[in-house]
Amino acid sequence: MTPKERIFVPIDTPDIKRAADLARMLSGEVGGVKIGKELFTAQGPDAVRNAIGGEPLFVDLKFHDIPNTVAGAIRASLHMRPFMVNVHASGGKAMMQAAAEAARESSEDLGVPRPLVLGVTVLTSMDDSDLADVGQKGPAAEQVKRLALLAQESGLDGVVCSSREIALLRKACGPDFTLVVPGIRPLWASADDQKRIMTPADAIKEGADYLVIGRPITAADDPVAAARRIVAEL
Ligand SMILES: O=C(O)c1cc(=O)[nH]c(=O)n1[C@@H]1O[C@H](COP(=O)(O)O)[C@@H](O)[C@H]1O
Repeated sequence: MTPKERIFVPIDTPDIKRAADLARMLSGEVGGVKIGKELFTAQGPDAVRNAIGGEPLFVDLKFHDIPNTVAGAIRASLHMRPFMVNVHASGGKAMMQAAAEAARESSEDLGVPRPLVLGVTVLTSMDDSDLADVGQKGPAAEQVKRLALLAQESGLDGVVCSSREIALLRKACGPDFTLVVPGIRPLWASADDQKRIMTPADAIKEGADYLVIGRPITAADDPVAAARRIVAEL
């Protein structure tokens, strides 16, 4: 993979024109784009796919529900032709198995490539004290490892984790388990609301497969220049 191909940029806006502009601007500069709850809820699947065009798409809707509902949602998401989709790993084994199976079966039925199905472990905006508040056993790295192993056992292709756990998960889950890492900040960018962060180059050195890099690119005066600067750093 080239450095460029490793970067997915989240298009976190409710505005379809802004989304289309960003996707067009960044086309060929990065590996793909990620659409999440904000744009999806505001505009729906057809508008999203039309705006994003042919870019590799990470459909980040972090499903978390009973297995039957999650399987249905995964099936429905395939109409957007995603390269990656995700569910919350804390939804448990039966839910993740249902998600993996739905992706496999439905992509065959539709004759489209099967997306990678990822489990979200512990959000990068949470630290040990946030975990304690919701009654989850920390430290965060241990909880991430527990959920990643469960995701792997359930047939998922990989997980979304923070940069702090990349080395730990590479060791625990092996070289073929896909690690997608948000909370990435070049030294010249602000941390914003992210707590467990690392630079792009360090995250790749640790063993990340894909980096999700948002505001350092999308909030820059010149998003293309910011993306190129990161690619050069990689
Ligand atoms: O699943 C994700 O993509 C995700 C998981 C996570 O633990 N933390 C996290 O920040 N994200 C997403 O990654 C993106 C990070 O954006 P920036 O903080 O602007 O780089 C946002 O779209 C988040 O929704």
